[in-house]
Amino acid sequence: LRPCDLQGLWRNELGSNMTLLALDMDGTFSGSYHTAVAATDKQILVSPLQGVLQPPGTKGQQPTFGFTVQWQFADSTTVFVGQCFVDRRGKETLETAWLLREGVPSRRDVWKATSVGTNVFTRLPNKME
Ligand SMILES: O=C1C=CC(=NNc2ccccc2C(=O)O)C=C1
Repeated sequence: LRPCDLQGLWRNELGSNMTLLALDMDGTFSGSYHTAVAATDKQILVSPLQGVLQPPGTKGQQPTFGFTVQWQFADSTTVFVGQCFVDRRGKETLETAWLLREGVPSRRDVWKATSVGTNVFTRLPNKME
């Protein structure tokens, strides 16, 4: 199975950048997310994320992962689930689906609290290389 290393700098099709740090022994990881799109009058801050990656499976496929972004500029949270894929040229992509939960003032507004979508992340060459 071609290895897919989550660690490093990734960008999604919105232009948001995400840095994933080294995995801990138990598959947990952390990182930071710099959004390119969140509509907010406040200056965009980098937001922390925490995630978990499954251990290698027995079916010769890439393991699944999930992570949560704690947006620092809004009362909202995004959770991503996904899997990494490596093409025959070795190009890695993170195919993800996400749920964005925005805080609402009352249960009457919960119907509009959750958005869903997909994002594909591709690796940005890191400066060290
Ligand atoms: O309060 C908010 C409002 C919009 C946001 N959009 N960013 C996203 C939401 C889902 C998936 C990716 C992103 C992104 O910024 O890349 C984030 C926080």
